[in-house]
Amino acid sequence: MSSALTSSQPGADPEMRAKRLLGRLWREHVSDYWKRMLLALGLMTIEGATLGAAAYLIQPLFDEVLVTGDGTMITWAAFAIAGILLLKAIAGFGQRLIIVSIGLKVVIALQSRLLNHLLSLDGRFFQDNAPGALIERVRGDTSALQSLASTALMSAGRDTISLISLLTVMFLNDWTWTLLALVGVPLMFFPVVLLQRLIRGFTMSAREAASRLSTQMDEIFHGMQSIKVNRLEAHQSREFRSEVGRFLGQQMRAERSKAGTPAMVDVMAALACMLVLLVGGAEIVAGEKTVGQFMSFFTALALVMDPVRRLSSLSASIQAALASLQRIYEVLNARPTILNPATPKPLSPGDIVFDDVHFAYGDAPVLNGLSFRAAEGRTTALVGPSGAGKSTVFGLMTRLIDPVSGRITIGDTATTEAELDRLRDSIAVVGQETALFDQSIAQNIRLGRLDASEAEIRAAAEAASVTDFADALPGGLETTVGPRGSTLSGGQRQRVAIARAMLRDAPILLLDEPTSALDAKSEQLVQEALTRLSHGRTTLVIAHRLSTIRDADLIVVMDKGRVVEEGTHASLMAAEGAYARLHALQSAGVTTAL
Ligand SMILES: Nc1ncnc2c1ncn2[C@@H]1O[C@H](COP(=O)(O)OP(=O)(O)OP(=O)(O)O)[C@@H](O)[C@H]1O
Repeated sequence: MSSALTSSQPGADPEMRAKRLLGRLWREHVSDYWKRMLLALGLMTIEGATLGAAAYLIQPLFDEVLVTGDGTMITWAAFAIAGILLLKAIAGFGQRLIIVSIGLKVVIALQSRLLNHLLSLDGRFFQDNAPGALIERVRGDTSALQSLASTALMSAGRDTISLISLLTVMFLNDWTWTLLALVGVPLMFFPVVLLQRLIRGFTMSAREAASRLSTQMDEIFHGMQSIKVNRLEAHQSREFRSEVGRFLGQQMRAERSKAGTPAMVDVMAALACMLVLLVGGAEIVAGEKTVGQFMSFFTALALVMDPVRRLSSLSASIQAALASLQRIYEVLNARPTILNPATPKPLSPGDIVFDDVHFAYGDAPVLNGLSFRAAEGRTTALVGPSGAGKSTVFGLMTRLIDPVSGRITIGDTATTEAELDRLRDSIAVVGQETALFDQSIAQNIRLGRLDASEAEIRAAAEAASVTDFADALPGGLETTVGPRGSTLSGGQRQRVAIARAMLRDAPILLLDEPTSALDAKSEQLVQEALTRLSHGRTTLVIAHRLSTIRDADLIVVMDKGRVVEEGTHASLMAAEGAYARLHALQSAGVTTAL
């Protein structure tokens, strides 16, 4: 996964990029909330200062109330301390609410931005990057950032103020005790720096393991039927456990490194308490200091450890968030390669011509000088063995991929010269995989043209024989089809896809074996719908079963990425070449390659 996503920005190192992104996010999202941030900062100041105030009040409480036995002051002291703690509670509640809500809004904005960016990327990107892994980047990595926002921002503001106020109380009480208490701080420096490096590395590995885990879950859920039919439950469960084990291992390493810093603070606290007790206790016994001074100092010392612990974990959270930021940056930095031309040419109807088209996936050539002409308003069938490059032709037509060399023209305009939106608007695709969403049948048809009226949807549904089955359903066209259309049969899903293409009403139609997975009855219904749909449109159809394209105006026989034969069914049969051989094999019930 991590190797699939590559950044196209040269030079900058990953940490710099992540920090730059953090700055950009701050400017674009957080800066909108600066008034609320200021309010939160004010509340953090109050919350942080209340701890110092409470510790400060301990000294008069002991020396002037408890030790002197002044009963009238007890009530005042109790109310004062309760009042301070109440103020702390209110300020803490307010600032937490503000920070968490800003964090959530920023994360949602970031998720939307990531999704918008992903939608702008090439089809190739999604072949190289598994859906589960991308979901992990959009959801998991942004959530990691939110935890930075809520813990780190709160900690940075409130705990810094607490630290300052409590250290002030300690210094005011006795600076020598304070220096004794802080003697362990420099000792922590190098271990903490080392831990930061480890945390970043381990968190990055844990995020990558989480991506693989999501990919595996995605594949399991999508392949559930096949897993069950092939009784692969135990195997999948074992595979999942071992992937979870790897994730757990990485996450535990990251968590252990994170837990290291607060533990070091506790060791430092133990050292501080021991030294202060040894020195301070002796001074009280000698009568040089009051019990109130000691208690106030000790309270401040005990209270200061919490903010120190949290602040010391802060850099760990930042390191963890930087790992996620780096991964988010990689997505945002991926650039589409299929772009609009600088000066688009208008697209007019006409023949589709492939002229000496070459295409390769990496170093593997797929099309090797493919040339053919599909006449306007006619049906052209592409046949050939598996891997001949038939589906690649469709990818090139819709510019999901671009040729390495050669030209594909519609009328007088090359596909690469036309505006991308215009090109795709002029093409409707019905493939083997019908992309249905968990919405109603009508909503799924509407995806063909979002502004279509109810009547137009109904007309498309009728023309594609969708109403044949939909009218018998309790909700009619408003019936929900389930995830990926799972409550419909294969033939029904195909008909919904055809209705969508009808509504689209595009002049060019690409049909990729739409009847391949259907039984005879469904095939007949779908075939009739397709005939209605392709009427008058420039249609390219991929078919393995030659019976479905017998009436095509032109049959192009492909092999190894080039045309080996073309003509009508009758002329190709008469030529007794590759097509005739394939036909003979299919008539004999053999469906192997040419
Ligand atoms: N995303 C991809 N990455 C790398 N190679 C690919 C990719 N998609 C297809 N190919 C390769 O390109 C070649 C042509 O594939 P294509 O899908 O166009 O063939 P086809 O004629 O449509 O095959 P079929 O009839 O089996 O659907 C095949 O060798 C295939 O392995």
